[in-house]
Amino acid sequence: MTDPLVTLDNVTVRFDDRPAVDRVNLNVHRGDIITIIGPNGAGKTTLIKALLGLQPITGGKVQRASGLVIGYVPQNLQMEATLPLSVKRFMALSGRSRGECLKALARTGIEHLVNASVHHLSGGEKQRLLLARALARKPDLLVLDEPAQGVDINGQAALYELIRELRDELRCGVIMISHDLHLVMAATDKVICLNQHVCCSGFPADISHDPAFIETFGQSVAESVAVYHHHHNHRHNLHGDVVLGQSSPADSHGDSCNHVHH
Ligand SMILES: Nc1ncnc2c1ncn2[C@@H]1O[C@H](COP(=O)(O)OP(=O)(O)OP(=O)(O)O)[C@@H](O)[C@H]1O
Repeated sequence: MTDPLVTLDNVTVRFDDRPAVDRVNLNVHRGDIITIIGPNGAGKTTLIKALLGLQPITGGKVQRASGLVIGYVPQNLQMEATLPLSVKRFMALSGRSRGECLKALARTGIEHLVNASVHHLSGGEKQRLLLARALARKPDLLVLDEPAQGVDINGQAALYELIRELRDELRCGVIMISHDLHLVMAATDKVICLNQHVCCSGFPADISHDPAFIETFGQSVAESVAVYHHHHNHRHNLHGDVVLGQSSPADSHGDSCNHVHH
């Protein structure tokens, strides 16, 4: 296996002597899609920020591969509401060429909004804009903090599918935070359940049976996500519609079923 893009070794972050992140070990390799789940306040964003170098750590070590290019999609787009800003201008602020910016907007399905004001975008369009800005950097590692926030349920499935496709196209690693447990279980390679420390981690098909997962999320949640494992026999387009196509090897956990997303 190649060297990891990022290694967290026993990473701890304390606020006022209270650990928000407690001795976490983690490797992200090219090709990985790793999702961090956990209750509110579990330290997920703090961990991601520590990985990015935006949050000083109080213990352990973060190692990033030399020359690593990271594309970061933050939780939401925060900007001064009174400042006029078009999508085109927002993308130009990334420092990439106009062609690269337009290509990234096209890849996330919002090139038609190039002249729109960022203040008028819907929740889902904002998430796609943030993803386009991250993509324009041609990252080795994509880091996403709740990428499907404000996106409707069909749009969520499409967004996760898009992330998988981008992983394949860019041959990058992906690490993200998500609260959408059903989608995480269906669309992720590895899940890490965080509650300050790593409660449990592994393949989606296995993790829902882990006593630590059941303790964190409750029996009924564990049962509802456990029945969701399946082989994909189809893909989704950007609008969330089902299109027939080849399944990906990473979808091959758990029981097989032909299903329709609701
Ligand atoms: N800069 C800070 N100073 C003090 N406490 C902080 C700071 N940032 C985060 N915290 C605390 O650390 C804990 C973890 O916060 P964090 O945002 O990482 O959780 P999270 O798992 O991402 O939560 P959510 O799912 O609600 O987004 C919380 O108790 C939060 O109040």
